Amino acid sequence: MLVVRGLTRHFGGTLAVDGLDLRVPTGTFSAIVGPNGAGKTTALSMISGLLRPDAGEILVNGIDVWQDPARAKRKIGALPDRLRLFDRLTGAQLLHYSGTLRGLPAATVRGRITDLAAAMDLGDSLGRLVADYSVGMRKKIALASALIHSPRLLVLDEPFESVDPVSVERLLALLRNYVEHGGTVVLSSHGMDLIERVCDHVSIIVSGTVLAQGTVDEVRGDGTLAERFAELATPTDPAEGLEWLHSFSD
Ligand SMILES: Nc1ncnc2c1ncn2[C@@H]1O[C@H](COP(=O)(O)OP(=O)(O)OP(=O)(O)O)[C@@H](O)[C@H]1O
Repeated sequence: MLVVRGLTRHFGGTLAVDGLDLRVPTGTFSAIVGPNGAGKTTALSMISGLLRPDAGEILVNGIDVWQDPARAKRKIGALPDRLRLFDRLTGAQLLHYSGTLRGLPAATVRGRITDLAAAMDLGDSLGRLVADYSVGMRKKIALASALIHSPRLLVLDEPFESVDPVSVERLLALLRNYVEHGGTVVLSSHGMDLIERVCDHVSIIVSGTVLAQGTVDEVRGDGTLAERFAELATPTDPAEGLEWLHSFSD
């Protein structure tokens, strides 16, 4: 469903993504993990067609995202990291806008808004302005916007951040069901336990490149995913050089 080859992006002198290669098979649940600043958001933004790469190729279901963006984007539902939503709209208006922008008939959109609001437990808030939503509610309405056109590939940047645990389980059940019916999910998350529980594949990214990739079992080996991550991502003792912190200078 997703093939990424040699993906590269600089910001001035910072090399954020450095020749990244990924393969995500259809009908799988994949995670990208990595330390803060590893390049996950930058990579996912390029994959969703939101940020132009300096070099590299991204194919979604065989369509090049940057050569044929309109066709590729029909297949993609994206939840970007920094949620810039049209927040002077109500939740219902935002979902209506997302659905009609994707070319769905108004009657279809109305039905899907009701279904998605029930799934996300947002039913009572649909008439309120998105600007007044809590952080977790904004995540949920953005995820509903990403789902409304029933895309083949979901690209979700930290979808569970700030979402309450009961809602996380509901969203996971929804996404698992989507994958079981042929959908494909690529997400970034810092929740190692959650990834071990639900994902088929995982890629560990450090400094913009993939250091480990495969099924969750292949990547974690004999330990846990958190241990493997720490092994690849944390080079120094965090307490080193901070002895002054114990001097209590008052
Ligand atoms: N718009 C930008 N302008 C300048 N530098 C940027 C920009 N976006 C990202 N970067 C830099 O690119 C690198 C990768 O950032 P990115 O946001 O992709 O990391 P991340 O893996 O998503 O991190 P986190 O886990 O903290 O969300 C960082 O060094 C970051 O400072």
